[in-house]
Amino acid sequence: MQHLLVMGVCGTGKSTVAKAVSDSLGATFIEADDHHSPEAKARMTSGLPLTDAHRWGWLDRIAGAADARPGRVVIACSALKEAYRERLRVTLNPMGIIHLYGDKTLLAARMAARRDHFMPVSLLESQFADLETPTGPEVLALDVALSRSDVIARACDFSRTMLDRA
Ligand SMILES: Nc1ncnc2c1ncn2[C@@H]1O[C@H](COP(=O)(O)OP(=O)(O)O)[C@@H](O)[C@H]1O
Ligand SMILES: O=C(O)[C@H](O)[C@@H](O)[C@H](O)[C@H](O)COP(=O)(O)O
Repeated sequence: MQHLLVMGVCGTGKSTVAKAVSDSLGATFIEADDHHSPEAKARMTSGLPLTDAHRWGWLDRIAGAADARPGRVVIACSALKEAYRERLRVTLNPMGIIHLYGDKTLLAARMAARRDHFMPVSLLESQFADLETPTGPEVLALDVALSRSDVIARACDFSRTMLDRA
């Protein structure tokens, strides 16, 4: 397996964890936020959630970017619905999944403390509404109430196991 997705609603630590895992494993890090159109970012900044129609092209750009890189790739992407993960799997198959989850109040506090980010805390509600929890042997669910170092250590252990698989 060469591809790992770190997913979850906003503020769960996807970027933080995916970057740390990719550094630790010598993998390429892909940040889904870098693949949004300026219009999509402006929409979110104004407090409006994305719809499926906004997300298909975005997911295809992310999958294309990951597929273009040789070797191991770790992707930080919300990928909230099963259909979005299926869309990534059209290109990236097999794909391990780390699902970061947490309490809404905790995540709101972490988002509020984040500086210079386009995603407003108000979009947390629609993120939770869209979330479809992933299941299956390729999924690790991690509660982000754990310390940053614990979350990263568990994510790294799982990633090593998954990426060592054929
Ligand atoms: N386990 C953790 N404990 C405490 N703070 C964390 C943890 N993981 C991430 N953070 C912080 O929470 C905020 C949100 O993390 P971020 O990686 O931007 O999330 P996402 O990419 O899912 O929106 C950041 O300020 C980050 O430094
Ligand atoms: O860092 C964050 O706050 C999130 O990653 C955030 O940027 C968002 O989740 C998506 O990029 C938007 O797309 P979705 O509405 O599909 O989550």
